[in-house]
Amino acid sequence: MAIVIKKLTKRFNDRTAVDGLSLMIEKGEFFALLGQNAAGKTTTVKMLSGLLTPASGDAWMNGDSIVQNPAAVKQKINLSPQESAVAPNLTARENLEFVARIYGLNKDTAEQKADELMVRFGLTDRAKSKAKSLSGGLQRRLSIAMAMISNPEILFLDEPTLGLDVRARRNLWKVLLELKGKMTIILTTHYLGEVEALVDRVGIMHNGKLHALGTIEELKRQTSQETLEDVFLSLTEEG
Ligand SMILES: Nc1ncnc2c1ncn2[C@@H]1O[C@H](COP(=O)(O)OP(=O)(O)OP(=O)(O)O)[C@@H](O)[C@H]1O
Repeated sequence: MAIVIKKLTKRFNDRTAVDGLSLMIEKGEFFALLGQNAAGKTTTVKMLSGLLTPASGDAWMNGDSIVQNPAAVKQKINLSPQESAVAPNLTARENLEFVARIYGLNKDTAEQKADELMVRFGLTDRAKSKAKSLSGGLQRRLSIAMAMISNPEILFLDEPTLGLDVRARRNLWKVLLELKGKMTIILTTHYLGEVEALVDRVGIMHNGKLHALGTIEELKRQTSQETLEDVFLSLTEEG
C-alpha cells in the first residue's frame, strides 16, 4: 500500500474538519478524493503532506508515519497546491531551477532537470516568460512540473484545473495521464468529468467522513445511479 490512513482527525476550534478518516490507497493508483465544499478534502491533503498536524489518528506514506516521521514523509511526497506555488516574478525556467536548488541539486543538474521538465510539460517555448504572464493552464502545468522535481513517490493535486477553460483543462488531463501509473496520485476536484477521464478509484467525503469508496462503476451499482454526478449527489445528501 502507498497510503494507509487510520482514524485521521483534525479540528479547528470546535469544528471537526476531518473526522476519523480511514482509507488505503495502492501504489501507482490514481485516486480522487471528492466531496462538496468544506467536506474536508484539503485538510486531509494538508495532513497527508505534512502541512497540518492531525489532532489524532495517523497515516503512513509508503511506510512512514506522518506523525512519527514527517521528515521522511516529505522526501517521498510532493504537492501542487490550490494556492499557486509559482513565484510570479521568476521565469518558468527560474521557478524550476529555484526548486531544484532547494532540493540540493547543483547548478548544472538543476538546469538539466529544468530543461527536461519543460520538455515533458510543454513549457519550453515559454521558458523565459515570467510566470505571472503565463496563462492559468500553463501556470498550473509549471506548478506540477515543480512538484515533479523531487521525483515524488506520491503526488497530491489539489483542484489542479480550477478556473481553467475547457481546452486548458483537457490539455492538463493529457499531462496527468502521462503521469498515471508512474506514481501514486491523489486528486481533489469538483469536476466529475475529470474524475471519469483520469482516475482508478474514488472516495467521497462528507462532513469530514468517508461516505463511499470504489471504482466509478462500483459506486454507480451501489447507488443504482447512472452518472457519477447522480452518484455524488445521492451520497452527499443532507439528513
Ligand atoms: N485553517 C482553518 N481554520 C479554521 N477552519 C478551517 C481551516 N481550514 C479549514 N477549515 C474548515 O474545515 C472544514 C473543511 O475544510 P476543507 O478546506 O478541508 O474542505 P474542502 O473539502 O477542501 O472544501 P473545498 O472544496 O471548498 O476546497 C471547513 O468547514 C473549513 O471552514
